[in-house]
Amino acid sequence: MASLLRKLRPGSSSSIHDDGDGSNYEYSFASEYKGPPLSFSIPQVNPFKIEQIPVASVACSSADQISVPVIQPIVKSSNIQLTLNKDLLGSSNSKSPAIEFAISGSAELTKSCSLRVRVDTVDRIGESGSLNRIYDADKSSTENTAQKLKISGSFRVSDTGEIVEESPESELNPTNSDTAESGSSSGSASSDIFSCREDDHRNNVAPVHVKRPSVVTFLSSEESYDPVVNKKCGGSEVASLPVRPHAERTGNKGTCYRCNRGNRFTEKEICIVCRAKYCQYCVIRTMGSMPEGRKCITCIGYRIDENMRKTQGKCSRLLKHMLSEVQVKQIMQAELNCEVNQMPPESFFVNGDQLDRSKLKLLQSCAKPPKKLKPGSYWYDKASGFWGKDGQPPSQIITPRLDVGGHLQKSASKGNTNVSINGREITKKELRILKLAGIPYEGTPDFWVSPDGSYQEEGQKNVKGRIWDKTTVRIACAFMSLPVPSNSIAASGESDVEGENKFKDNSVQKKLYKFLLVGSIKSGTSTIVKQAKHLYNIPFSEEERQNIKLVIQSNLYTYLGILLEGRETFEESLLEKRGRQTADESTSAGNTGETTNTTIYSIGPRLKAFSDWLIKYMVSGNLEAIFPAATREYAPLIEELWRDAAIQATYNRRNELDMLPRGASYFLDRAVEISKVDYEPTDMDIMYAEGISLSNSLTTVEFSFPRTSSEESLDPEYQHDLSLKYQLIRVHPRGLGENCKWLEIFEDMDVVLFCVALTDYDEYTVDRNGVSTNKMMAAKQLFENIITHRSFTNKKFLLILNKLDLLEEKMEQIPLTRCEWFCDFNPVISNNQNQVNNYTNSPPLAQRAFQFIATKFKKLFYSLTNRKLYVSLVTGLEPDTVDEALRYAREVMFWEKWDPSVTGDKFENTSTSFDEIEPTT
Ligand SMILES: Nc1nc2c(ncn2[C@@H]2O[C@H](COP(=O)(O)OP(=O)(O)OP(=O)(O)O)[C@@H](O)[C@H]2O)c(=O)[nH]1
Ligand SMILES: [Mg+2]
Repeated sequence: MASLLRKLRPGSSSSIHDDGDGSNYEYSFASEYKGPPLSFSIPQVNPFKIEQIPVASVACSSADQISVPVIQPIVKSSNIQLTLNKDLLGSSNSKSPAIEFAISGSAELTKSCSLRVRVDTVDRIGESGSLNRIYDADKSSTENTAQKLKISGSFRVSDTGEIVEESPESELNPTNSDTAESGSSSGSASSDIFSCREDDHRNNVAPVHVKRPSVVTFLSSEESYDPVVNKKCGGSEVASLPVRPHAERTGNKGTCYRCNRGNRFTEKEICIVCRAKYCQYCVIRTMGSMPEGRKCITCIGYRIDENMRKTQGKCSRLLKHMLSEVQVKQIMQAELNCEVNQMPPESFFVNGDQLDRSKLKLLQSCAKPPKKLKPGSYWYDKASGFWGKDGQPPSQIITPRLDVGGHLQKSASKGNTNVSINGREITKKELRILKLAGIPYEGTPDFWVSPDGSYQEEGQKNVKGRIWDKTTVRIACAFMSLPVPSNSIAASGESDVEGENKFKDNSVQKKLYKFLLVGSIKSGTSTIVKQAKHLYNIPFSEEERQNIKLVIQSNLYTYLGILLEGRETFEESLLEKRGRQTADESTSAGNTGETTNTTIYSIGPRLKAFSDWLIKYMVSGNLEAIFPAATREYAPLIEELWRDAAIQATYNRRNELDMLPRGASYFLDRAVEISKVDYEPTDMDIMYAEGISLSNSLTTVEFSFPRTSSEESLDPEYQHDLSLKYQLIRVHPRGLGENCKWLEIFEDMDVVLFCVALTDYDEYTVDRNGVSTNKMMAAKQLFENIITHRSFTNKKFLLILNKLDLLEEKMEQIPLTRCEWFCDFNPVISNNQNQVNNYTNSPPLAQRAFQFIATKFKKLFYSLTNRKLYVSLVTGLEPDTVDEALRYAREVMFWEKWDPSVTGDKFENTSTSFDEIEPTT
């Protein structure tokens, strides 16, 4: 073997070390250096021309295990030059016979850099190996290193033992060849450094040798592993990659892993392999140009820590600040796409079958892939798309009918209910959902469920209905962490077309169009729902009316409590003032300084006792506990209190009482009537009433739009189908949970109506920690969270700007600029109006403000979603405006169908228009 290898080398034989047993040979081929001048000397290398490569004559040998490739004259197929230089390239691992090749393209290496090129393990002669580069730079000197390498190549060992360059073109364009093979980019974030592609099976030369261990291996002295080395043709390279242990910090907690500076508040970027965190000064030094994403240079080629998988492709703010947008994008793409960062398909089992690369890819790239996919064993119901971990209930619904995994086992989810869906025995949780959905499961234990949730009994042709149509069922699923089919699956074209048609033919149900109404706190969403009921003649049930009555009476006590507190304050401050005056007067006049203790805000002892009692309950937050008993018992007292001069004097100063809602006077004016036992709320009372949630935080109203007179004159083609049903679903923002996680339940909504109170611009909310936030800014934040939620991608949004009536009043006193977001509101008169500095012909200030706010939201929406936002101006207490907004939501839903031209205009979609308004944005 020694003599064979010796023949590979031209000239001197001094670089071959034979330790006697013939197992330790080191050969290196290095590129000819063409970079900038070096500041240090390197050993001289004699150029080595291909033609000069000696012909290897004999392949050894009798010993089967140590069969070494016989290197025939290299078939020169490009202008590659091989030079031999052991010293420059470093030595190989002493345990394996190794040969190092370098292939020159162009290389610019500076100080302390060395270039190593490794050739893959070749199992059988005749199969392909591949060439990969490892770029090593001395860590301490990377700072000033001009890293520019251009080197690539792909080799195979032919059946005659030759090492043949596989495809010269790939040398010039490795990124493309990589893409061609794996469907992803080469993983290089910059063109400076890249890996060569893995070779494929194009070479069908029959193997003529028996399998041999690592015929050609290239291992460096310090790095004991090369990802490519262990790769088997057709298999996954990633599975065989070792996992790197977590990096250990040498400094204190929170400090940078390299410079040991900083603390836990210092912004850092994290290596997705070893999880070392680097500060802004060290990140580039340790990670270089990040050809595989955010990895330390020494972690390049290693698989990523599975716990970091969720951050794959999502970099920190630090990197965004340091690099340009394009660079960050490139790095993140490399991180997502490069081969070594992919999950190893061998660690995935679906219905008992181990996945290969193509199946995993299919799974990941389908329209609705499994979320947060990690290596493990899963079951997959291809017919419905249900997906879960082995032995567990379904956790999500993915694209159905993918050719992934084997046959679904009955026991896949370890159900024990004797009821099965598509051949899988369902779990108790799922059975509860069937029960809630009213599906008779007794005696008919086998159901056939389609991706859209329609079901039929196995062996029968009729579709019986849809399991998940009711909102209550969907919500129950959400609380039990069970998945719900989304319309998008059905609409993705992958649905059971046959089943769908059957469903349509059966006409079990017409499509119900769904509007989700959500908004910031007190924005007026309940009022809009109540208004919808009123508008479309959906009566309140007796139970609802009783509930509303209690809410109104309870509210009245709250308002009275606020008045009583106000009374106390006014009384105290008046007495204090009086005391001060008397003191001043007595000092100057020398009298006793006695004052009377009664003011216009003083009440008698009986009322005072009642007042104290009420305030005590109110402060403790237990006011509701005393109802309805309090109403019966205290109605006469309320009457007395209300008529009392002190309370009336306080009421006259109601504008000074911050806690008193604006709508309170509507009820306080009728305090006596409302506090009576036989009080019956009128429609208007219901409309004004606060805090009426018809069922916890979720309210639904189903209705149809009656035809308006203006619609009747329309061409029949443009008239709406009167039989179409709509559902308005109002959800309180608190009902959406942390980070709006329950929004998923509303994935099948047709339009989202987001309500904002125009008057929020100068109001504040205070959270549990005492932090106060401007309500408009809070609304903006909620809006951003909702429009960017993954379940609402491509959803149509209608912004409802509510409480115009109050805005008009408020703007006369408080400028819109009070809110930081609107600091640039500067209502100027447009040029085409009279130059007179008044608003005679111009729209009122509130309407300008509306246009301004609408534009702000539209721009925000466009910047986050690249889509347009529709806007409607509403006064919740005026039915017509609510009707107009809901009809507009219907238009929005059918918009593109009727008038595709409107889609081009990104900011000009508002149901309410004012002549000659020029938003000053
Ligand atoms: N003046 C006036 N008041 C309105 C308007 N819309 C709603 N309100 C009042 O604003 C208050 C809050 O309205 P709600 O409909 O309860 O608001 P919400 O969005 O349900 O608020 P939550 O309490 O968070 O559920 C009520 O007193 C309503 O009467 C409006 O357009 N003009
Ligand atoms: Mg409400």
